[in-house]
Amino acid sequence: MPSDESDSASFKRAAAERAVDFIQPGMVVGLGTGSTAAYAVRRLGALLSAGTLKDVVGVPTSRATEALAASLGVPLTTLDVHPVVDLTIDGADEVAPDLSLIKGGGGALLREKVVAQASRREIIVVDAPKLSPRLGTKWPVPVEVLPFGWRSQALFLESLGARVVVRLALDGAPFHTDQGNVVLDCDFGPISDPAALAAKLESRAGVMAHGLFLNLTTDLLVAGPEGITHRVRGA
Ligand SMILES: O=C[C@H](O)[C@H](O)[C@H](O)COP(=O)(O)O
Repeated sequence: MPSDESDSASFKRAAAERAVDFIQPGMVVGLGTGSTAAYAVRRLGALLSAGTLKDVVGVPTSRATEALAASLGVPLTTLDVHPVVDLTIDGADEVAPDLSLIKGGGGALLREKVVAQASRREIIVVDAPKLSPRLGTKWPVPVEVLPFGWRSQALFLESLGARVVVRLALDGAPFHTDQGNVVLDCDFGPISDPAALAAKLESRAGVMAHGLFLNLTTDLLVAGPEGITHRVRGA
Protein backbone atom coordinates (compact mmCIF):
# COMPACT_ATOMS: atom_id res chain seq x y z
CA MET A 1 0.00 0.00 0.00
CA PRO A 2 1.41 3.44 -0.87
CA SER A 3 2.83 5.32 2.13
CA ASP A 4 1.13 8.60 1.16
CA GLU A 5 -2.32 7.01 1.45
CA SER A 6 -4.23 7.17 4.76
CA ASP A 7 -5.18 3.87 6.41
CA SER A 8 -8.83 4.52 5.64
CA ALA A 9 -8.14 5.19 1.98
CA SER A 10 -5.87 2.15 1.65
CA PHE A 11 -8.50 -0.11 3.25
CA LYS A 12 -11.22 1.29 1.01
CA ARG A 13 -9.02 0.69 -2.01
CA ALA A 14 -8.14 -2.85 -0.94
CA ALA A 15 -11.81 -3.84 -0.48
CA ALA A 16 -12.88 -2.20 -3.74
CA GLU A 17 -10.11 -3.75 -5.80
CA ARG A 18 -10.86 -7.19 -4.37
CA ALA A 19 -14.48 -6.80 -5.48
CA VAL A 20 -13.35 -6.22 -9.06
CA ASP A 21 -11.96 -9.79 -9.06
CA PHE A 22 -15.59 -10.98 -9.17
CA ILE A 23 -16.23 -9.33 -12.55
CA GLN A 24 -16.28 -11.79 -15.45
CA PRO A 25 -15.99 -11.03 -19.19
CA GLY A 26 -19.33 -10.09 -20.73
CA MET A 27 -20.88 -8.81 -17.51
CA VAL A 28 -23.10 -5.78 -17.02
CA VAL A 29 -21.62 -4.12 -13.94
CA GLY A 30 -23.22 -1.52 -11.69
CA LEU A 31 -20.76 1.20 -10.80
CA GLY A 32 -21.35 2.65 -7.35
CA THR A 33 -20.72 6.16 -6.12
CA GLY A 34 -18.31 7.58 -3.55
CA SER A 35 -14.65 7.38 -2.71
CA THR A 36 -14.62 3.60 -2.16
CA ALA A 37 -16.57 2.69 -5.28
CA ALA A 38 -14.29 5.01 -7.26
CA TYR A 39 -11.35 2.69 -6.51
CA ALA A 40 -13.30 -0.14 -8.11
CA VAL A 41 -14.08 1.98 -11.17
CA ARG A 42 -10.40 2.90 -11.54
CA ARG A 43 -9.33 -0.74 -11.23
CA LEU A 44 -11.94 -1.81 -13.77
CA GLY A 45 -10.75 0.91 -16.14
CA ALA A 46 -7.15 -0.27 -15.76
CA LEU A 47 -8.06 -3.92 -16.46
CA LEU A 48 -10.11 -2.98 -19.52
CA SER A 49 -7.35 -0.72 -20.88
CA ALA A 50 -4.79 -3.47 -20.41
CA GLY A 51 -7.09 -5.94 -22.18
CA THR A 52 -6.99 -8.24 -19.13
CA LEU A 53 -10.77 -8.01 -18.92
CA LYS A 54 -13.05 -7.68 -21.96
CA ASP A 55 -16.63 -7.03 -22.96
CA VAL A 56 -17.74 -5.42 -19.71
CA VAL A 57 -20.21 -2.55 -19.69
CA GLY A 58 -20.93 -0.34 -16.70
CA VAL A 59 -24.15 1.16 -15.37
CA PRO A 60 -23.16 4.29 -13.41
CA THR A 61 -25.15 5.21 -10.30
CA SER A 62 -24.47 8.95 -10.54
CA ARG A 63 -23.29 11.64 -12.89
CA ALA A 64 -20.01 11.78 -10.98
CA THR A 65 -19.39 8.07 -11.50
CA GLU A 66 -20.44 8.36 -15.13
CA ALA A 67 -17.83 11.10 -15.65
CA LEU A 68 -15.12 9.11 -13.86
CA ALA A 69 -15.84 5.91 -15.77
CA ALA A 70 -16.01 7.73 -19.10
CA SER A 71 -12.65 9.41 -18.39
CA LEU A 72 -11.14 5.94 -17.88
CA GLY A 73 -12.60 4.53 -21.08
CA VAL A 74 -15.07 2.19 -19.34
CA PRO A 75 -17.90 1.45 -21.82
CA LEU A 76 -21.18 2.63 -20.33
CA THR A 77 -24.77 1.56 -20.71
CA THR A 78 -28.10 2.27 -19.05
CA LEU A 79 -30.83 0.25 -17.38
CA ASP A 80 -33.01 1.04 -20.40
CA VAL A 81 -30.65 -1.04 -22.54
CA HIS A 82 -29.64 -3.55 -19.84
CA PRO A 83 -32.45 -3.71 -17.26
CA VAL A 84 -30.72 -6.53 -15.37
CA VAL A 85 -27.29 -5.94 -13.86
CA ASP A 86 -25.04 -8.94 -13.20
CA LEU A 87 -23.05 -7.44 -10.37
CA THR A 88 -22.80 -4.06 -8.68
CA ILE A 89 -19.92 -2.80 -6.58
CA ASP A 90 -20.82 0.03 -4.22
CA GLY A 91 -19.75 1.59 -0.94
CA ALA A 92 -21.80 2.32 2.18
CA ASP A 93 -21.76 4.69 5.13
CA GLU A 94 -22.79 2.23 7.85
CA VAL A 95 -23.16 -1.57 7.83
CA ALA A 96 -25.15 -3.57 10.38
CA PRO A 97 -24.43 -7.21 11.27
CA ASP A 98 -27.28 -8.43 9.00
CA LEU A 99 -25.64 -6.55 6.06
CA SER A 100 -28.33 -3.87 6.00
CA LEU A 101 -26.89 -0.46 5.21
CA ILE A 102 -27.15 3.27 5.41
CA LYS A 103 -26.11 4.82 2.10
CA GLY A 104 -26.36 8.23 0.49
CA GLY A 105 -23.55 10.19 2.10
CA GLY A 106 -22.68 11.34 -1.41
CA GLY A 107 -26.31 11.98 -2.33
CA ALA A 108 -26.56 9.16 -4.88
CA LEU A 109 -29.00 7.04 -2.87
CA LEU A 110 -31.88 6.96 -5.34
CA ARG A 111 -29.93 5.84 -8.39
CA GLU A 112 -27.84 3.51 -6.21
CA LYS A 113 -30.99 1.83 -4.92
CA VAL A 114 -32.51 1.54 -8.39
CA VAL A 115 -29.34 -0.15 -9.64
CA ALA A 116 -29.05 -2.34 -6.51
CA GLN A 117 -32.63 -3.57 -6.96
CA ALA A 118 -31.84 -4.40 -10.60
CA SER A 119 -28.70 -6.34 -9.65
CA ARG A 120 -28.30 -10.08 -9.29
CA ARG A 121 -25.37 -9.50 -6.95
CA GLU A 122 -24.69 -6.41 -4.81
CA ILE A 123 -21.15 -6.34 -3.46
CA ILE A 124 -20.64 -3.72 -0.77
CA VAL A 125 -17.08 -2.57 -0.08
CA VAL A 126 -16.12 -0.72 3.10
CA ASP A 127 -13.32 -0.09 5.54
CA ALA A 128 -13.81 -1.62 8.99
CA PRO A 129 -14.86 1.56 10.91
CA LYS A 130 -18.15 1.51 8.98
CA LEU A 131 -19.27 -1.66 10.75
CA SER A 132 -21.92 -0.87 13.34
CA PRO A 133 -23.94 -2.83 15.91
CA ARG A 134 -27.14 -1.10 14.77
CA LEU A 135 -28.01 1.26 11.88
CA GLY A 136 -28.19 4.89 12.93
CA THR A 137 -25.45 4.55 15.53
CA LYS A 138 -22.82 6.25 13.37
CA TRP A 139 -24.61 7.96 10.52
CA PRO A 140 -27.89 9.80 9.89
CA VAL A 141 -30.36 8.41 7.36
CA PRO A 142 -30.34 10.56 4.21
CA VAL A 143 -33.84 11.16 2.90
CA GLU A 144 -34.21 12.55 -0.63
CA VAL A 145 -37.30 14.70 -0.95
CA LEU A 146 -38.96 16.61 -3.73
CA PRO A 147 -38.19 20.36 -3.48
CA PHE A 148 -41.97 20.95 -3.67
CA GLY A 149 -43.13 20.92 -0.06
CA TRP A 150 -39.78 19.91 1.40
CA ARG A 151 -40.40 21.77 4.67
CA SER A 152 -43.52 19.63 5.20
CA GLN A 153 -41.36 16.54 4.76
CA ALA A 154 -38.91 17.90 7.34
CA LEU A 155 -41.76 18.26 9.85
CA PHE A 156 -42.96 14.73 9.02
CA LEU A 157 -39.48 13.35 9.61
CA GLU A 158 -39.22 15.20 12.92
CA SER A 159 -42.57 13.68 13.91
CA LEU A 160 -40.93 10.26 13.41
CA GLY A 161 -38.26 11.24 15.94
CA ALA A 162 -35.48 12.52 13.69
CA ARG A 163 -33.24 15.49 14.19
CA VAL A 164 -33.30 16.86 10.64
CA VAL A 165 -30.54 18.79 8.90
CA VAL A 166 -30.86 20.11 5.35
CA ARG A 167 -27.81 19.03 3.42
CA LEU A 168 -25.78 21.88 1.98
CA ALA A 169 -23.35 21.94 -0.92
CA LEU A 170 -19.77 23.16 -0.45
CA ASP A 171 -20.82 26.69 -1.41
CA GLY A 172 -23.39 26.75 1.41
CA ALA A 173 -26.40 26.54 -0.91
CA PRO A 174 -28.80 23.59 -0.53
CA PHE A 175 -27.37 20.42 -2.04
CA HIS A 176 -29.33 18.98 -4.96
CA THR A 177 -29.19 15.38 -6.11
CA ASP A 178 -28.75 14.29 -9.72
CA GLN A 179 -32.56 14.37 -9.87
CA GLY A 180 -32.66 17.96 -8.57
CA ASN A 181 -34.07 16.92 -5.19
CA VAL A 182 -33.18 18.04 -1.66
CA VAL A 183 -31.51 15.77 0.92
CA LEU A 184 -32.59 15.85 4.57
CA ASP A 185 -30.10 14.09 6.84
CA CYS A 186 -32.15 12.48 9.61
CA ASP A 187 -30.54 11.48 12.87
CA PHE A 188 -32.85 8.92 14.45
CA GLY A 189 -30.17 7.56 16.79
CA PRO A 190 -29.79 3.77 16.81
CA ILE A 191 -32.76 2.39 14.85
CA SER A 192 -34.53 -0.54 16.53
CA ASP A 193 -36.71 -1.50 13.56
CA PRO A 194 -35.26 -0.32 10.22
CA ALA A 195 -37.94 -2.13 8.18
CA ALA A 196 -40.75 -0.32 10.04
CA LEU A 197 -39.00 3.02 9.56
CA ALA A 198 -38.43 2.28 5.87
CA ALA A 199 -42.13 1.49 5.43
CA LYS A 200 -43.13 4.80 7.02
CA LEU A 201 -40.73 6.73 4.80
CA GLU A 202 -41.93 4.92 1.68
CA SER A 203 -45.57 5.71 2.47
CA ARG A 204 -45.00 9.47 2.36
CA ALA A 205 -45.61 11.40 -0.88
CA GLY A 206 -42.69 13.69 -1.56
CA VAL A 207 -40.12 11.25 -0.17
CA MET A 208 -38.32 10.08 -3.29
CA ALA A 209 -35.77 7.77 -1.62
CA HIS A 210 -34.17 6.99 1.70
CA GLY A 211 -30.76 5.68 2.61
CA LEU A 212 -31.86 2.48 4.38
CA PHE A 213 -30.75 -0.37 2.09
CA LEU A 214 -32.40 -3.48 3.52
CA ASN A 215 -32.07 -6.99 2.07
CA LEU A 216 -30.07 -5.74 -0.91
CA THR A 217 -26.47 -6.65 -0.02
CA THR A 218 -25.45 -10.10 -1.24
CA ASP A 219 -21.74 -9.79 -0.40
CA LEU A 220 -19.78 -7.60 1.97
CA LEU A 221 -16.05 -7.03 1.66
CA VAL A 222 -14.54 -5.31 4.69
CA ALA A 223 -10.90 -4.24 4.76
CA GLY A 224 -9.02 -3.45 7.96
CA PRO A 225 -5.64 -3.95 9.62
CA GLU A 226 -6.18 -7.72 9.67
CA GLY A 227 -6.87 -7.93 5.94
CA ILE A 228 -10.07 -8.39 3.95
CA THR A 229 -13.06 -10.41 5.12
CA HIS A 230 -15.80 -11.58 2.76
CA ARG A 231 -19.30 -12.16 4.13
CA VAL A 232 -22.16 -13.55 2.08
CA ARG A 233 -25.76 -12.87 3.05
CA GLY A 234 -27.41 -15.91 4.57
CA ALA A 235 -24.12 -17.80 4.94
O1 LIG B 1 -24.31 8.53 -2.04
C1 LIG B 1 -23.24 7.98 -1.86
C2 LIG B 1 -23.03 6.56 -1.61
O2 LIG B 1 -24.07 5.90 -0.94
C3 LIG B 1 -21.65 6.14 -1.11
O3 LIG B 1 -21.47 4.84 -1.57
C4 LIG B 1 -21.47 6.19 0.40
O4 LIG B 1 -21.76 7.48 0.88
C5 LIG B 1 -20.05 5.79 0.81
O5 LIG B 1 -19.13 6.76 0.35
P1 LIG B 1 -17.58 6.61 0.57
O6 LIG B 1 -17.14 5.39 -0.12
O7 LIG B 1 -17.01 7.87 -0.02
O8 LIG B 1 -17.32 6.54 2.05
